[in-house]
Amino acid sequence: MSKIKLCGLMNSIDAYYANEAAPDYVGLVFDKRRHFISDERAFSIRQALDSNIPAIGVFVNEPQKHIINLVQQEVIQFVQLHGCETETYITKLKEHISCPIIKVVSVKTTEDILMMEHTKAEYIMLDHGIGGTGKTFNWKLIPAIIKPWFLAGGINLSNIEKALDYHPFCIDISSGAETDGVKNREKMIALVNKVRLYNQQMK
Ligand SMILES: O=C(O)c1ccccc1NCC(=O)[C@H](O)[C@H](O)COP(=O)(O)O
Repeated sequence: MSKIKLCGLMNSIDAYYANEAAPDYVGLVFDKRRHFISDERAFSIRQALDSNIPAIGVFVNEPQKHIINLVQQEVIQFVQLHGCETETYITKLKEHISCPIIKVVSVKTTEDILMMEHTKAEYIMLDHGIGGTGKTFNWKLIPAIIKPWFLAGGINLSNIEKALDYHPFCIDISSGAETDGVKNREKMIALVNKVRLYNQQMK
């Protein structure tokens, strides 16, 4: 039974679409790239979001004070580390926050994934490149993984069933839920429905 995260919400309208689609998680990106949002914007998205949908804060080599502050203000309920954060960084962060941490692996080889299995983070995420690229990595590289794992990178309405066949803990989608770089209500709803239907058929 896989879950679904819709990442890169940028405004309250995206939050209302998410409330309708009802994914298991949404993602808010605090790295200054395409989906960057300010803390103030994140706060207003959190307020617009259904309280049952946890928000995952996405960070790239971020000073820990910023992450801790967002967790303490209850803007985010999970932390996703999408940069070169070390185990020392994760250990230190865990001294200050108790919410779950996802460490991302940019997959080029099976060894990349196996090495990350021993992380102190609660989850790992397998992704293509720097994140938010809309491109897939070679899923045939995925080994048997003990830690719960997210599958990300280039998943969309046409390949989501194939992605689900790998039985990740959670599917993560950003670009595939957009049209012309903007979140698309119909795609968001259709993606969540596909995951729910797949899960039903697996029972
Ligand atoms: O989406 C971004 O702008 C982003 C920027 C910097 C680091 C990570 C980023 N996204 C992280 C995600 O969790 C995306 O959902 C994931 O990479 C999949 O993206 P996509 O291939 O576009 O579905």
